[in-house]
Amino acid sequence: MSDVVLQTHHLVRRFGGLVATHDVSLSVERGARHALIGPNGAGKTTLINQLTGVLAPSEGRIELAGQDITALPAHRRVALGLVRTFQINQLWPTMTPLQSLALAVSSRLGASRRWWQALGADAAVARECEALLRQFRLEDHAERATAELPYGKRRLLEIALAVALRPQVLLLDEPAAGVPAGERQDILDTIAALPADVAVLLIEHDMDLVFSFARRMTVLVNGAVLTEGTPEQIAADPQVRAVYLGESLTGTRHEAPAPVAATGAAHG
Ligand SMILES: Nc1ncnc2c1ncn2[C@@H]1O[C@H](COP(=O)(O)OP(=O)(O)OP(=O)(O)O)[C@@H](O)[C@H]1O
Repeated sequence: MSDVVLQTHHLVRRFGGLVATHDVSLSVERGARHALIGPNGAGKTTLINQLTGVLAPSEGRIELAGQDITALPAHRRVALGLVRTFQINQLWPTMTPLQSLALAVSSRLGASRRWWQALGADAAVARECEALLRQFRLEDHAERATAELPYGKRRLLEIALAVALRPQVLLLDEPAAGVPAGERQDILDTIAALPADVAVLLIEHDMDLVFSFARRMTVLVNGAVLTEGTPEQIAADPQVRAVYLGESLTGTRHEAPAPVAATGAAHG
């Protein structure tokens, strides 16, 4: 059986005359720690939106564990195990982390209609929630309203909710962005301890985090794959260094060169 769990084939996405994704063929292996990097406007978000089903590709195909998911709606992809971390604005502000996790675990188990009763009644759900709260360092905040949690804890809850869905592939979108220095270590530690069998695709500007986490990296520039390799290969690649304006690959945001213009009839 192939070790590739997520694959794109010649993916193209146009916005009018702009090619935001340009013939991207990407393979993510089972259990991967794979980072997707690139300067601002490189097309990372557009690519992730196509993977999750928020945006339809203009051309190309996406496969999850060998199944063509290109035309599947977002919720079907989640059910098949392709899960993006929740965004803070998707968290229920008045619910506690325990309640949110119970809902996620119960819905995965197909008990969403009785989720609250299930939390008290179903020992397996309760045990799993406790484990997730521990894993994501949320035990001391389990019963507080999410809106009252420190920012870093809300970001941890985003990841915990995604992990509660038992993904095959977890898309981690800038997990440390905006997190104050004092709360950052929690994020780094929990990301480092994610389940080994889950493939993680990390989109991140923070190069210290990228290089401490990734075993494989893909560099996007102007919507296209510039290069792919191990962190050592990427760090030593003169093309990558040129894209990052010759600076050391550590955390600096850079402006992208002008995007590629579409050659064919524009649609988007
Ligand atoms: N809905 C849209 N309509 C038109 N153009 C878009 C749309 N979404 C993205 N773009 C353009 O596509 C290109 C890629 O943008 P995208 O947000 O995917 O890049 P990114 O790598 O995620 O950037 P950043 O790191 O700054 O978030 C940019 O030129 C952007 O302006």
